[in-house]
Amino acid sequence: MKKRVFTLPDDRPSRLVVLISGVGTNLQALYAATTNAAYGAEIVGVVSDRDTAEGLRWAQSRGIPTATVCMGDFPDRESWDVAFTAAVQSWEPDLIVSAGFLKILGPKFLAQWPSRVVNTHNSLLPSFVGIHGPRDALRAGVKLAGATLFIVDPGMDTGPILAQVAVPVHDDDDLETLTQRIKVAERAQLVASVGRMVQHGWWIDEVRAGFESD
Ligand SMILES: Nc1nc2c(c(=O)[nH]1)N[C@@H](CN(C=O)c1ccc(C(=O)N[C@@H](CCC(=O)O)C(=O)O)cc1)CN2
Ligand SMILES: NCC(=O)N[C@@H]1O[C@H](COP(=O)([O-])[O-])[C@@H](O)[C@H]1O
Repeated sequence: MKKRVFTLPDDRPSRLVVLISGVGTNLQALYAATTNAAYGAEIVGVVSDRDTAEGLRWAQSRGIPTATVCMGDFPDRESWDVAFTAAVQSWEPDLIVSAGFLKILGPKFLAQWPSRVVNTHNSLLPSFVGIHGPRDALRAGVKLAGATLFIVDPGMDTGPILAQVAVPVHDDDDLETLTQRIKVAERAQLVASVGRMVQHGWWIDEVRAGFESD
């Protein structure tokens, strides 16, 4: 695949939709960044796969529109994919940020926004895919853990990597201390990276991705 470059309109704030399943601290960090007009983006919607996601309540308290599309309300994954895509499309996003979203995004969704869906994951990929990144890092005894921002593809945590940040694993870490150290670094990386995507653009080739420079 030839290198492809993506840029967003610079005559208006870019429209971000954020996908969550839980607390939403990444969402909160992104929102804080968007309150500065120079960041160049606004969060136009937050979507979850479960109505128990605490981040939904937080978004509503800030006046951000929210939607929930539960997989269990649909007969199969394919029809959920169609409904989930329609819910996100209703906000006409320029870029979609999956941040602690715990469902595999389907082919319909990814075809609607090719190379415009990013996911933040709490491990240094390709190590420790799935939903237990910090736990699996501790079990493996690694000395460095971290977070990865990547362009979502049909696989699980296999898309081209945009950015990575490493944190040390301390000898006395438990799951909570390591998880929180990763999350602090992860939030900073997410905010900086989405800012670069919005302001300068990004590129993707066969296996790699990166930011356009200013
Ligand atoms: N097509 C893709 N979708 C998503 C990716 C991705 O790389 N490609 N990353 C994620 C998030 N993710 C970890 O980063 C992840 C999400 C979901 C699962 C998973 O096994 N989900 C189960 C349900 C689990 C649950 O509901 O608690 C499922 O989908 O049946 C693993 C990893 C965002 N989506
Ligand atoms: N593989 C999915 C996964 O484990 N994602 C992780 O869930 C956390 C969500 O935190 P938040 O809800 O506070 O933003 C984040 O650390 C994210 O990497």
